[in-house]
Amino acid sequence: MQTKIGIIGGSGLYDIDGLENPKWVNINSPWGVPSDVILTGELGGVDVAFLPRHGRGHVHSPSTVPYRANIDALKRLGCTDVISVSACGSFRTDMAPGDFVIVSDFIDRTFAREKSFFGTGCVAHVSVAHPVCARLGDAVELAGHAVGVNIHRGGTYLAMEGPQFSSLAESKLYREVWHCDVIGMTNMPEAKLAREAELCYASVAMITDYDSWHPDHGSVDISDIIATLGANSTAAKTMVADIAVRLGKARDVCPCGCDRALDFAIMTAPDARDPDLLAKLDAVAGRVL
Ligand SMILES: CSC[C@H]1O[C@H](OP(=O)(O)O)[C@H](O)[C@@H]1O
Ligand SMILES: Nc1ncnc2[nH]cnc12
Repeated sequence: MQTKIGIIGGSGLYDIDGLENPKWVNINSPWGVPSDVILTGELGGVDVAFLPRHGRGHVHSPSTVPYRANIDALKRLGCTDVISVSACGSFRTDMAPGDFVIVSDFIDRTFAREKSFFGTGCVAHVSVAHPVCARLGDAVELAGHAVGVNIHRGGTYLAMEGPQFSSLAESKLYREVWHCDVIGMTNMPEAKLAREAELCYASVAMITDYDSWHPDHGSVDISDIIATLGANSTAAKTMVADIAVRLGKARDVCPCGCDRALDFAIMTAPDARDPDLLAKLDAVAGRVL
């Protein structure tokens, strides 16, 4: 099996550099229209597919990003792995703006999004006890060190609905009571959907601010966020290229089991399954259907 890395670029990351044989491709998904056309090519000889999460020009809000169409489109293109790059706020003094965090867990507080490919006519329950792939995380960590960014391994990401930033009381709740490390608006349900699609998923969160809890930093200011994103986008792009080279062309089965998440997940009896839903699940769950 060959590696193909899906890269989902968040706020401030709408393209990637140094792609060999670049081609923008339109993918038709039964789950809707993806955020944008997808830029395919190779980085260091490894196949990659880049999708700007909000679309070029930042068209989609965190609530309207077509998460299912995006993950389905990457799976349909043959991706085996997904690296998500996101902006986030920090709840920790030792995780400062400009630092990168390899997310290890999530608290999902989003509520206005479609969160599963499955449902009436084909019910499935995958485990997200460990929602990110440790093997991919290892590659991201090494790449971060190679590129020279200040990168932290592990952190709990609070996924909020947005689009407004948190109130002070919310920020303090997430930090002081729930002990979250970073906050953003997009990694859920993206990570859950990647797991359902049996894609290895890692999230690199670029810290842009201290949310609203920090007494010395006031509330979140979008112009500061944009400035920090601008200063870090080159490092993020270089890191992505380094990750591709580290993962390499040849791919084994994932030791974490991400690529077999559906082995025992589907509950609906074969003769009770809805053929229309099964048809839509061809890419995501074709391996087990
Ligand atoms: C630009 S600040 C708020 C915005 O940025 C993050 O997006 P992404 O995760 O795609 O980088 C955050 O989640 C919000 O959507
Ligand atoms: N403080 C914050 N809250 C939610 N999403 C963010 N993205 C960047 N900073 C953020």
